[in-house]
Amino acid sequence: MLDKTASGLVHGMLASSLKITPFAIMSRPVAGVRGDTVIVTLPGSPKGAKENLESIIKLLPHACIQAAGGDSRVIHSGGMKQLEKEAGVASSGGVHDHHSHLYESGGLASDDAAGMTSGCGHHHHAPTPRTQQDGELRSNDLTGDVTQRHRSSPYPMVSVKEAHKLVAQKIPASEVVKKKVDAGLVGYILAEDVRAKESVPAFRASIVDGYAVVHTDGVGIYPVVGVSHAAPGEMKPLEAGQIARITTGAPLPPGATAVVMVEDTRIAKATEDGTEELEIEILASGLTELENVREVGSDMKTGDLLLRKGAEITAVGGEIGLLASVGIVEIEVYKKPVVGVLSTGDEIVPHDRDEALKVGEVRDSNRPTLLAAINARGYEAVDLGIAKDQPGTLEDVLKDALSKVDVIITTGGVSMGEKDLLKPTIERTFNGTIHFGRVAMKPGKPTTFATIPVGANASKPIFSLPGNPASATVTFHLFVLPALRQLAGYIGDDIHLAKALVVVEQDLVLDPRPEYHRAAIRIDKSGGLVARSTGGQRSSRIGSMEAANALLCLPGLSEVGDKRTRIPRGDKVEALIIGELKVSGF
Ligand SMILES: Nc1nc2c(c(=O)[nH]1)N[C@H]1C(S)=C(S)[C@@H](COP(=O)(O)OP(=O)(O)OC[C@H]3O[C@@H](n4cnc5c(N)ncnc54)[C@H](O)[C@@H]3O)O[C@H]1N2
Ligand code: MOO
Ligand SMILES: [Mg+2]
Repeated sequence: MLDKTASGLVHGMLASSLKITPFAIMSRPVAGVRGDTVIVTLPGSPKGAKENLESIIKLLPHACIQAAGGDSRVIHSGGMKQLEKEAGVASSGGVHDHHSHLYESGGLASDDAAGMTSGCGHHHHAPTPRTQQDGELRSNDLTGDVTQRHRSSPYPMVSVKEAHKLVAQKIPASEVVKKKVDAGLVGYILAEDVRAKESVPAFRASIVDGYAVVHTDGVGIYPVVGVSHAAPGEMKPLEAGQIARITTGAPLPPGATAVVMVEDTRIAKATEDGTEELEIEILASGLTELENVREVGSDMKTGDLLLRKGAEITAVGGEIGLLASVGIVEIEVYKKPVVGVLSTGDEIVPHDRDEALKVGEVRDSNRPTLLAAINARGYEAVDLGIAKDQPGTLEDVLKDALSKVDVIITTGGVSMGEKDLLKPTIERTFNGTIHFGRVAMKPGKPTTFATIPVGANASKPIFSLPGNPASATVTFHLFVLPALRQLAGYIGDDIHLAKALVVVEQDLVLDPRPEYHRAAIRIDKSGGLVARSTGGQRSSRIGSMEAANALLCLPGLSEVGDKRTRIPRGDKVEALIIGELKVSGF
């Protein structure tokens, strides 16, 4: 733990103990500095503890100031002499100067040593508490031997809500890119306001098939002087007392002010061969100006706001259609993250390996599952393969991944086993910051989220999900997907899974931890939502995800008190929707 050892303090303690008992030779005190905190270990016996502490207590203020970055000249100046005298050590002499105010104003009374040992808290260099943000490492040492590993997790258990908050806070800002307007635009979020470049329609167009007229002409027989088909071309002007045949969407001849539907007309005179109309009787009376006409720009005018920054280009297609209709060929959107997926574990073999499994081998189900889920949500997924449980291997694979992808997902190796190397690798090899390493949920307790620095002021997120297949899949949907959506420019609640109240069809037994119970929900005859559990919910059982389109949010036993141990059938619970909704009895 120590940044620097303080062997002088150790010698001091040993020397004083040796004066009392020769057995002190066997004691092994440790002293040193971590950050700006002086740490001293004392023997377990109360007598020994007291003797050791007495031997160094007067020097601790000195040690604390030095640890906190104090000026050594100050330390050895006037105020120190008194301490030296009390401690029974010779003054180091020589350097005395005017900096002694640090001492005088610092409140470093010699009887305040107890305060000193807890962090040198009250002088100019007030130490800040060492938090994870300061880069404190909590993981096991990568080279450490198994006997030295943590026996309780050093990662505080955070709630799902806190975990979501941390992810939202620590995800890097979204990048803006230019994209072509085409089918590949689905799922992007606009990074700019978009205005119409052209008017729609760009010309006066007919809404029906019929005859272009001057609306004041009224009922009667009129000569057909022209034809306007929905095709580009020059048009002869129309005068009062004339009509022109026109099709839906075709431009009105100049001078025409309305269109009469073909159903409201009768043929009055045809050519002799009977192939062409000469005169038509208009039966419709009381025509209004621009009846059955789409005026220029009546759907959309040049300069109108088409789509706002933040708008989603949906799979329904409306936004792409809108952009295409006014001739916008390229827009600024937020870059979608590229996501790498890595399985870890010496036991994991490719799922499609032909050979029968040897004892201990496990087929990799997490990688194909997550690659599929990422692709289906519209993000590019990069297969990072399987890494062995060796620090070097993991380091190489992750280094390569950091150069290729925006987000890394790993599965396995995040719990308490001696081969669970993800956390120490992130912290120690990559100088990453683990924002959370345990979440109060089932499945997915060891879910880990970290950021790894990549160059100045930039970092990349890494989600190290539990190896258990149901845990990995649930935590992907619950935490990784919102992070991907945030990176892709979604904001606020839009990053999260949609939520609905559903009626449970069977009794559900509560777990001590809040549970994300996999279920198939559907819309029943009455239009309400009903949920059926997918069965056994053990974290290893990927079958619990089969046909699941929702995660039922069940409270942990600790939250509901000991009265309720189950949710009875017929009760409503919240469900997070992860798949398509089905109907029954449509
Ligand atoms: N002493 C404790 N042990 C465990 C705790 C705990 O708190 N204290 N937590 C348990 C929980 S909860 C979970 S979840 C698991 C998570 O384990 P890891 O993330 O460390 O994952 P592994 O140990 O590597 O593997 C667990 C399990 O999953 C299988 N696995 C791993 N990767 C894959 C894959 N790609 N495809 C299919 N199956 C995979 C692996 O073979 C193991 O059976 O830890 C508990 N332990
Ligand atoms: O949290 Mo673990 O995912 O129960 O098995
Ligand atoms: Mg493990």
